[in-house]
Amino acid sequence: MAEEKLSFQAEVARVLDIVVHSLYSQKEIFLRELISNGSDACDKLRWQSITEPELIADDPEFRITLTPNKDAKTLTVADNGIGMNREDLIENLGTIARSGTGEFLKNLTGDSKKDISLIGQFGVGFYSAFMVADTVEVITRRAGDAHGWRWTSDGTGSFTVAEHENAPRGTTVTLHLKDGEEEFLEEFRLRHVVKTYSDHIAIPVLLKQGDEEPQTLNEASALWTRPRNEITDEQYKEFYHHVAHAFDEPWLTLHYKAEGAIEYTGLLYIPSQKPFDLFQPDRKQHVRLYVNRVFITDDCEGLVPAWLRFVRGVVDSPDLPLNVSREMLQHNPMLRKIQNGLVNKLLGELKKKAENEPEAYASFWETFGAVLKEGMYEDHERRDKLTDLLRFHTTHGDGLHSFADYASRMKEGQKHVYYITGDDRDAISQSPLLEGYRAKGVEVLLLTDPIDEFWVANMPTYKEFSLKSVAAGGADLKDIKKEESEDAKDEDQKADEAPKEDLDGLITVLKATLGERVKDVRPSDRLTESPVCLVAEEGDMPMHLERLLRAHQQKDSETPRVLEINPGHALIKHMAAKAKSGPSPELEDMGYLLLDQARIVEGEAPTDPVAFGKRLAKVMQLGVAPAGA
Ligand SMILES: Nc1ncnc2c1ncn2[C@@H]1O[C@H](COP(=O)(O)OP(=O)(O)OP(=O)(O)O)[C@@H](O)[C@H]1O
Repeated sequence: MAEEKLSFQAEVARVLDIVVHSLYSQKEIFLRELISNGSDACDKLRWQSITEPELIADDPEFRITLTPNKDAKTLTVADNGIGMNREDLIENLGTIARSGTGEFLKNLTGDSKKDISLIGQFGVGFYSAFMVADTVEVITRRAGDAHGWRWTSDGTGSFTVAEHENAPRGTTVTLHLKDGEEEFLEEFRLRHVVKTYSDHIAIPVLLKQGDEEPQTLNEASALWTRPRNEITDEQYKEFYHHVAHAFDEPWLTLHYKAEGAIEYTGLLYIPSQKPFDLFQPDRKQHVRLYVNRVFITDDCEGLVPAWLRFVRGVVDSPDLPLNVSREMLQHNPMLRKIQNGLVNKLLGELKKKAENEPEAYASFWETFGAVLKEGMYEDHERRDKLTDLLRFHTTHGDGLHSFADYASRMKEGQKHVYYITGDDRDAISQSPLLEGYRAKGVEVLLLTDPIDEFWVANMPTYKEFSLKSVAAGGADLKDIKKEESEDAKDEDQKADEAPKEDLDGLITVLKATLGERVKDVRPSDRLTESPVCLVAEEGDMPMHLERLLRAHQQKDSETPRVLEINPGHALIKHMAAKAKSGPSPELEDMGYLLLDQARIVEGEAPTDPVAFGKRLAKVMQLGVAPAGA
C-alpha cells in the first residue's frame, strides 16, 4: 500500500504544541513516557499470550531496548510487545480518544507554569517525543500479524502511514534528535534517566551500543513484589509516576500484603493533585490488576469502587484465574473480596491521617472529598466509616469541621444537624436563610458539591440527630435555647413585630396577588435582617437540587415555594399597616417585588424580568418623589 498522508486531529495538534512549549524544562520525561508505553505493550501481550502462546513463541523474553546512534543522531526505543496495526496506529498516534480532552484543552491558560501542572494530570505520553525530536518514526507490527507499518511525523499537523516489510513484532520508535539534544545519545544520561524514572517497571530496559552486548539499565523487579524496607521513598515516587502517568507527588503511598481468605499485594497511591478526568461521566477506576506479575487490565470495573477512582497503583493476586476474560473477571467472587479488602484498608489509612495529621487530611479533602462523598450515596455498608471521614466548611469560622466537631457545639434543645446547599460558599454563607440560626448561635454546614444534595437526602441521621436543610419546611428554631441575654432581646423583638391581625391581612393580600407563583405565604422565625426568603415545603424537591437538575436539562418545571416574611422587618410592618385598608396596586407591586427579591437572593431570575424592572422603577420613584407629589 502506498504511503498515505493524514492530518492529526485538531486536539492532537494543540496538545503537541503545548507539550513541546511548556514541558521543556522537564524534557527527559519523554523517555519515561516511551518506556512506559513499551512496558504497557509488553504487559498486554504477555496477558494475551496466556491463551495464545504462539504469539510470542519466536521471541518470548519481553524487553525494551534503547539504541543511540551518534552518527545518525537518532535514539531508538524498541519493545517486543503487542504492537499496532494500521487502525491502531491512526487511532492511537493521530487522535486523542480519551474522554475529557476537550475539557482539558479548555482549561489551559497559555501560562506555562499553570499549564504544566494540568498537563501533568493529563499525561502527555507519546507526543512528548517531539520535545527532543524533529522527526519521529514508528515501525510497528501487531503480534500475530504478517505485515508491519511505518508511521512518521515532524509533529506539525500531519503524519504518514505506509506498509513496512520485515518489521519485528512490537514497536520501534526512532527519534531524530533536534540540534542540541545530543545528550540523549550519551550512556550516562540514558542510564540516569532510566534509573530515575523507570527503575522498577517489571520489564528490563536494555542499552545497545554498536556491536557491544546489551546492558540492562534498570532493576526490572516489579517494585510491589519487593519488601517494603528495601524500597526508598524515591523509588515509590518514581513508580507512582510510572503507573499513574502523573507528575505530582503521591499524597499517600500504601504498600501491603493481605493474607488470609485471599492473598494479594497492593501498592496504592493517592495523588496530591486532581487527575484531569476525575469528573468524567465514565467514573473509571485506574488501579492495575496483575495476577502473579502478569498484567491483566487497568480497566477492571469491580476492583475499586467509583468513589475511590482517584486511587492509582497496582494490585497483584495469585488467587485470581489468569485465563479468564476481563468481563468474566468482573464477576469473580475473589475480586469482590479483594475490593472489600482494598476499600477497608484505604478507609483505615484515611482515618489515621484524618486523626493524626488533620492539616494533611484537609488538603486531601479539598482535592478528593467531593468524590469520596459519592460513597455516602452509593455504599450503604460503609456509610458509618465514611461519615467519620467527612469534613465540612460551616458557619463556625474557617477551616474544615467533622460531624463530631459539629455535635460538640450543638445547642441545648437542638435536634437536627442543619445544612444549606448551593453552588458557592460565599454566597450561601450570606443567605438570609441562615439569619435565625446565626442569631441563636446554631452552626450550619455549608455544602457546595453537587453530590451533597444526594447523600444528605440518603442519610437520615448523624447519631440521634436528623439532617435538616435550612431551606426546607419550618425552621424549628423555637426549641433551641438561646443564651440568657438573648432571651430578653427576643421579647423586645416580639414587641416590635407587626400586630398579628395586620400581618394576617398582608398575608391575605400577598397570597391573592401571587396566586400559584407561591405555595404559601407565612411569617418566618428564621429571618432577623431580611424582609423575605423562599423555602421549600417539607417533602418538596430541594431548591438547589431542582436548579442543578434544570441546569442539566433533567427537569423543566419549577416547583412553587413558600414565601416567608419577616414580621419584625420595617418594610413588612409598613406593608402590614397599609394592608389594613385592603389590597391596592402599590401593595401588589410590592408583593411581586418581594417574591422576585427572594428569588434573586436564591440565585433565580425574577419571574418576569421586564415587569420586575418596571415595578422596581415605580417603587424607587415613590422613594425619591417630593412629599405630596
Ligand atoms: N510502544 C507501544 N506499543 C503499542 N501501543 C502503543 C505504544 N505506544 C503507544 N501506543 C498506543 O498509543 C496510545 C497512546 O499513547 P500515549 O502515550 O500518547 O498515551 P497513553 O499511554 O494512552 O496515556 P498517557 O498519556 O497517560 O501516557 C496508547 O494508549 C497505546 O494504545
